[in-house]
Amino acid sequence: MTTQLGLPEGIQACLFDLDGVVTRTAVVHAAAWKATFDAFLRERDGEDFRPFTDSDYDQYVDGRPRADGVRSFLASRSIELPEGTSDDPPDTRSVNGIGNRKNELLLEKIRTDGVEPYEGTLRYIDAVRAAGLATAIVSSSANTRDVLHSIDAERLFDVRVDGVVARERKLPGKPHPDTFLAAARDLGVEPSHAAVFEDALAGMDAGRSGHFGFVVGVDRVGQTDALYAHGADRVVKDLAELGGRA
Ligand SMILES: O=P(O)(O)OC[C@H]1O[C@@H](O)[C@H](O)[C@@H](O)[C@@H]1O
Repeated sequence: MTTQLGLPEGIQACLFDLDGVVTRTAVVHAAAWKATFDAFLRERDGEDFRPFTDSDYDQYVDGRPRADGVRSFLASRSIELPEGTSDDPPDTRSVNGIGNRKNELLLEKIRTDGVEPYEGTLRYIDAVRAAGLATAIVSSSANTRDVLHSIDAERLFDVRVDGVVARERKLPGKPHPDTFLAAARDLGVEPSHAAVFEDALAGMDAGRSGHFGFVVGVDRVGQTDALYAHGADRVVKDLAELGGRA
């Protein structure tokens, strides 16, 4: 049985990823990562370096906390760097240095171009709230508050579990389910009564291993099959496809 929101009966809460689900910022992250890793690899290996690809981004970086993304991509190329510290300057050859460089590029781009929401998602969230369901934003990004603030969308979520909260509460990030589970707990809803909305493969893995009631894969870049393979119950290109007119 499916409700007007396109969800199974009994779902009481909706847990939304941010980048690529609520805002058009997934591509901004991906571009900042590519520029950062390509510069690092070029400096290390010379002009015939093997560039960072879209598939590297999807497999190793998308959806994960910043430092985990750096570690996981470097490991895929058998590169190990010291951790460094969170205040490493952006040109430091360390996990934190690379993460800081990427964050500088990301913020520069966001400052110049601004943040655009997906209107289909905003309308869907309005419908979800009008139907009396609870909402949470669950993102690995430590920039979540600023990004939401820039589109005046903080008020749409009852609970926020982002990169900053995860660090404070020592929650392992996606692909582990802990951040989604914490959001459901904060809302007082069992995971089996919560739906997850994600565009990243790491987010699908989190949805599956957390045994959530429903997992919606949001395909913005043509990876429908991979989203299903990683545990989506349904894949849509835009949340408007689920229905839910407010
Ligand atoms: O670097 P931030 O803003 O803390 O974001 C961490 C991660 O957040 C995720 O939402 C993005 O998919 C990743 O690309 C990003 O690396």
